[in-house]
Amino acid sequence: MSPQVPRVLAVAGTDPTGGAGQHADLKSIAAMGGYGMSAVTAVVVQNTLGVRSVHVPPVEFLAAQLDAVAEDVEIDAVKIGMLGSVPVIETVTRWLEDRRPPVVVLDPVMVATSGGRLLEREAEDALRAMLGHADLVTPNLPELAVLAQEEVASSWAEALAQGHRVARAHGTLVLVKGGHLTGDRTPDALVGPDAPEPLAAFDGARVPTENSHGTGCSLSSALATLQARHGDWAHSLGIARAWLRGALERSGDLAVGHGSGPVHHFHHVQDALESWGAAPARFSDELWAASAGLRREIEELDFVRGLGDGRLEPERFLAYLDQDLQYLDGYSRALTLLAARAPDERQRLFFATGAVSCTETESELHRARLRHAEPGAAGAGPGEVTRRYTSFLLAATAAEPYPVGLAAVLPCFWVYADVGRHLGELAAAAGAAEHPYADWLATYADEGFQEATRTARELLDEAARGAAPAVRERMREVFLEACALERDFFAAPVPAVRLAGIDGIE
Ligand SMILES: Nc1ncnc2c1ncn2[C@@H]1O[C@H](COP(=O)(O)OP(=O)(O)O)[C@@H](O)[C@H]1O
Ligand SMILES: Cc1ncc(COP(=O)(O)OP(=O)(O)O)c(N)n1
Repeated sequence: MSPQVPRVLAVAGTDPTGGAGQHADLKSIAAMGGYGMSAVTAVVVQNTLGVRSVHVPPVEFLAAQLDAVAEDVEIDAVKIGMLGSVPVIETVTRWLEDRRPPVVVLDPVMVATSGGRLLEREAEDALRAMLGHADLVTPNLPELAVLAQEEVASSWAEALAQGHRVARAHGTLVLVKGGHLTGDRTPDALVGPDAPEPLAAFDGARVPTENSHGTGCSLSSALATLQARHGDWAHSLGIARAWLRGALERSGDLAVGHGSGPVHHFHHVQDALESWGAAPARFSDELWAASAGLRREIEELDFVRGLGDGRLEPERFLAYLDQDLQYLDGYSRALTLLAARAPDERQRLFFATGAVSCTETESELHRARLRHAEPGAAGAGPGEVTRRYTSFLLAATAAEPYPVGLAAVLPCFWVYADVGRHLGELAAAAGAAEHPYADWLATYADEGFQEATRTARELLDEAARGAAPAVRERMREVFLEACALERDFFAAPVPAVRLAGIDGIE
């Protein structure tokens, strides 16, 4: 019978910053509903920036750890990660021969993505010889090439064929992973020894993040846990991928390290914690969570991707700026209306200052790019979405209760700050030095803008605390409508503008 809470042993190296190795394994096992245990193969001095040094304790000590666990606990699955050297590989192999648990997943760790070697080169033969002891091997593409003793696959089709050769040579299942492919997809497939066609294949859009430290460790230990529970590799992989995607998407919630940060293993527990009162629920957090789908749609727009990686055509960028300049004119009026209706001096000053900054600082930035004095000077008046968005803002700030007006203007701060953070990541990945929009993107990362966003959120939470339920409901509707308008604004077709003479356009 499948255990309710699988007991899973991670045999792996350490990462004192907790993102990879057995620390990632233990978190992933727990996140998948298992009970995690660990035996240390190597003590690694590393952080999110790279590996500094490796200490391998005497192998007798490792054997004693493995025996201590096996003599006391029924092990449902083992995940094997960093082994490092031939004596360690031999020790773990002997243990598997004596006490093999029902599920064995081997992640053939060789080199950290940050560059440090985690397997001695002379241990590669021994690692290959061990593959037959595993039910599933989970190499990344460079590791797969070493196992196959071939060049690194440069396409997904080549990777699948290589995975099949390794599976056939060692009589094991291979998980071929697309994380190291270039491109915006991350396919994964299970390939067996019997046929070249994958037994199961998954595909998905690459999550645009630098925080991928420990993804391989996390996926393999999640798979070991799920397989012990379900006994079906394809089903287990489907669950593990969905969870890992969330962990990559929410990695930005963690503020760990200055390099490639860890994934958020317990992103799915955050909501439960809040419902137990572990964190005071903020109304703005509720609104933010409700807008997740719209924000994802924004991140996937061609315009946003092109702006981030710098491939957006200058004509489209300038036409967008021209519309944004006209939008800022309306937005500034909406902030002025809110300032006039604000219940106290602090709020009045905040919105009045925001209105001035919109008209002076931000609009000026746009004008400098457009080299035009007036909104609409590029030849097109406000487009359909610009008109709809500004009318919506003016109606909400002039005619609805003050907290509702606040909810209408907040997405322009918050969604912009968030898209700006996302664009900054895309720009960094694309090489910010030659990025044509780097200076413009930097304005969104500006600490003054982030600070204004935090204040606007606080004011909204304050207003929500004193608001009647019907007003809070209206705040929610209006916030989501404004987020949808943000999306439509980024997605709006380029109006037929007269761009000749604008900076950068012949
Ligand atoms: N940016 C990303 N977006 C979505 N999935 C990713 C991303 N990076 C890695 N993955 C997934 O994480 C898992 C581990 O990937 P990979 O990077 O190939 O392994 P490793 O961490 O061992 O180098 C795979 O399922 C891969 O598809
Ligand atoms: C101790 C230890 N084991 C494995 C790794 C490599 O982790 P992995 O999940 O393959 O991902 P990257 O961090 O290399 O992207 C490690 N760093 N430390």
